[in-house]
Amino acid sequence: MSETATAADEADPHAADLAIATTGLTKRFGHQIAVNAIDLAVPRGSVFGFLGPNGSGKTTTIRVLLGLAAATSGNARLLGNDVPTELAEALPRVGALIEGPAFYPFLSGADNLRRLDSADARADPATRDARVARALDRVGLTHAARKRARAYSLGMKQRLGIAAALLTPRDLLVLDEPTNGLDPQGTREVRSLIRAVAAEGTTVFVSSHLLAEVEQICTHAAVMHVGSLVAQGSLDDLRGTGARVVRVETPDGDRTVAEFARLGLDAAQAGPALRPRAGEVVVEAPLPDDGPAAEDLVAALVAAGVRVRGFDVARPSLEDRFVALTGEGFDVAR
Ligand SMILES: Nc1ncnc2c1ncn2[C@@H]1O[C@H](COP(=O)(O)OP(=O)(O)OP(=O)(O)O)[C@@H](O)[C@H]1O
Repeated sequence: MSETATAADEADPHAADLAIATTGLTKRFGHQIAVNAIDLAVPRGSVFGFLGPNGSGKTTTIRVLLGLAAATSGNARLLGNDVPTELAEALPRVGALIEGPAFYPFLSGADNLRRLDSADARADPATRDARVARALDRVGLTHAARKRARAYSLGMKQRLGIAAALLTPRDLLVLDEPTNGLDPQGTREVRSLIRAVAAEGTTVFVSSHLLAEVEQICTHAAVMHVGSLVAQGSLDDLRGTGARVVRVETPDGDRTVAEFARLGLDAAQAGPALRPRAGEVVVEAPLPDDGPAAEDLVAALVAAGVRVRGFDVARPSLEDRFVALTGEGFDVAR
């Protein structure tokens, strides 16, 4: 790793803490803006979810970061190195899996990795077999090392792709939709592999259109919406910015609203309950962090003669937040 402080590091004291940093990064295809002036800040050591629906610009951003496409304007740094002028310095420390790995179908998994390793001028041929064996072991494919790649399941191919990306130690692993098309078992395998790689200190930048996936494996996230970055930060920060909401299911809607008003809460009926019983409604009110405690609210409602059938205090879920930001639903498949 280069320890030399660059001009940009001096200008921004946090730059050295970032595995990926972009400012105003823009990519146009003709008149279409695929990536619109995004400022990404991916902390070193994070598992960073790059979240957005299909077509929101994730793959294009990744292609620019890896030097596979040229930015129209803006700046990007990968592991502290300018993209594209210093990319050659960063790339040996970056493993990437984008748009599905391509393997020779008639070669075994191990032979595919050997070929890729031999294409790396820095890789010592004398230790090649050991590297390949370790990479296969890491992704749980030792048992299938001699099997032809064409006989691998999609999940095994994806893991072989990650093994290829991890043939040499990496500071950053970039994965574009790594669980796309996988069955639940393959999905679990790839996700636990990502956690294991991150636990060893590698920063992982993973794009996904699945909010649940990002919630399960990521420490940080950025949300893309038609080419723009609409939010980023730690998952706790992204969750925490929404105010708490108290929610009551009751047949006594008007009385609940009145009691909440007496307690200083701005309540409103929010439609019928999910599984309504006769006349039951949901009443919701924003609950400030210094507002009444949940147990006091319940006690006050009961004392006022409200029949409380359901009661809940929660912050809006990440999904609620992201739908509010992007105006779109996310695929919530697990
Ligand atoms: N080579 C290209 N030429 C023209 N338009 C492109 C090209 N590559 C991407 N686009 C357009 O740029 C926009 C962003 O695409 P991109 O593939 O980056 O999105 P994405 O978020 O990765 O979605 P997906 O998950 O579907 O790949 C889309 O509207 C796409 O059609």
